[in-house]
Amino acid sequence: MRVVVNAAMSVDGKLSSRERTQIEISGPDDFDRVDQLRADSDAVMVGVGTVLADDPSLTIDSDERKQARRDRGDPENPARVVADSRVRTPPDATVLNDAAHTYLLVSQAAPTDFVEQMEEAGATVLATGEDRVNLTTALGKLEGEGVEQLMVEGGGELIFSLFQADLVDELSVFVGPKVIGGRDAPTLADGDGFTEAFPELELQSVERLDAGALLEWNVP
Ligand SMILES: NC(=O)C1=CN([C@@H]2O[C@H](COP(=O)(O)OP(=O)(O)OC[C@H]3O[C@@H](n4cnc5c(N)ncnc54)[C@H](O)[C@@H]3O)[C@@H](O)[C@H]2O)C=CC1
Ligand SMILES: Nc1nc(O)c(N)c(N[C@@H]2O[C@H](COP(=O)(O)O)[C@@H](O)[C@H]2O)n1
Repeated sequence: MRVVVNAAMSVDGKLSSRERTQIEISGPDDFDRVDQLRADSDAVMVGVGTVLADDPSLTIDSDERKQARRDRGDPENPARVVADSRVRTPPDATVLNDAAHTYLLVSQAAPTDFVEQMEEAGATVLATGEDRVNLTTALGKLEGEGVEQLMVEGGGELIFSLFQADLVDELSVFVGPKVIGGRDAPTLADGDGFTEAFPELELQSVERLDAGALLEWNVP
């Protein structure tokens, strides 16, 4: 499986403000690039923190891209994946609508009634890990479901864990022209952070885009 992380951050590395509401960091050209990346992926993943903060749809905007997927025999939208150890996804979350299939990655500690509620909403629930989703095992299960390219949109907790588990193959970051600041604002990689053995990335490209820059990195 190829794991491609994509995010938009401010000049000072924040994904959002301390209020954790969705902030428009990308411009139209970057949003269009993200739409293409979704269309090129079998599934799009976020952490439940992003579901709770943004209630994203994670679907494709462009009708042409949806048609191109149908033409090649794929569903019009990629599947959606939420890392949600204890099932905090609200039953009325947009990621549970019928625009795409949804996988909920939970841990063994997930309450059974909440799991059943998600299954009733149409989601496929995959349990790994005791208290927290074991991302290596969970992504292996997704691969078994046919996910060859997984796009990850955030947030910072999930992105850190994926780097920690050495699961990231590529990272694209749009750096937008805002300073957000705030010690409690989410950054590209939160979690506990590294103190040694910092992942070293290879810069693949730098491009001016909208009023910012797109940086693409490979993770060897
Ligand atoms: N600018 C951008 O491109 C994006 C910004 N965001 C922003 O990021 C913020 C949300 O990010 P976070 O709070 O960091 O939440 P997150 O979206 O990274 O979700 C973290 C949650 O995922 C669950 N999880 C399950 N297994 C996990 C594991 N093994 N490792 C880590 N998490 C695991 C846990 O419940 C954890 O609390 C929001 O403010 C949102 O607006 C989110 C996506 C993209
Ligand atoms: N690429 C990008 N640029 C920004 O400026 C953003 N604020 C975000 N946010 C993330 O995009 C997702 C929203 O998805 P839908 O449009 O609802 O499908 C969600 O993951 C946001 O956190 N991304």
